[in-house]
Amino acid sequence: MQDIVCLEPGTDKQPDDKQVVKTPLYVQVLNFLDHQEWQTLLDYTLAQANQFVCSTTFTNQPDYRVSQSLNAVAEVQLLIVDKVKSLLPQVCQQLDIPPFFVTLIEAQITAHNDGNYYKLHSDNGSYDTFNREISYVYYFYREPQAFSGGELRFCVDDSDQLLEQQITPQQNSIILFPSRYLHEVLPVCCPSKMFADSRFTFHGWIRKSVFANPTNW
Ligand SMILES: O=C(O)CCC(=O)C(=O)O
Ligand SMILES: [Fe+2]
Repeated sequence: MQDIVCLEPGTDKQPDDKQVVKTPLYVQVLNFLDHQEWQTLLDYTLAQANQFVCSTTFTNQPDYRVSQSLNAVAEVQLLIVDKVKSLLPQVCQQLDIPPFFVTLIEAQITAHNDGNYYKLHSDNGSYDTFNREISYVYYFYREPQAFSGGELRFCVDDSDQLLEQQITPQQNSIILFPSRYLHEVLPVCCPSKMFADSRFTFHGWIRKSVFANPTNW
């Protein structure tokens, strides 16, 4: 039987009001977008409500992932992806990931509404996803917050112990973590069931080249 260790994050105040939270499992940046960028992303997401489709998984296991996703996010992609790129050196250093050549940064927007969840999975466990190295999840939602639950829960096997940690989705924050780590989204409670009240994420995966190992940041 493995020990379960619940990790307490430490924090680092930055000169601006960004705060970087450090744990062995993930990097979290609070106040990630400025207000105008956050508003642009929220407005875009709400305007695209009719374009969201049922989320899928590569294994197509029924009921494993219940939420709605938008795959065409090009119009707002730069808001997040450029900032994610600039975080990579720090993230790799903190998470002990050797620098790598980035081939692709995937992105999608997902809405978790009432009863939605994503069971325990890693983000690189199939032959189509094996070169995903780092996952990122940016959290945003309409104010006042009209959902509860939906914590991101890690359960990571670290040789002789299980590391467990739960993260509350926090307005305008981003989490980055190794794609191989097992994690899940706990069920969301959203009494109004309105799309606009969903737990929204702009999230994706940073893929590494399997042919070369230089850094291109
Ligand atoms: O929404 C989250 O907190 C995580 C989402 C996730 O794990 C995924 O889409 O692979
Ligand atoms: Fe995931």
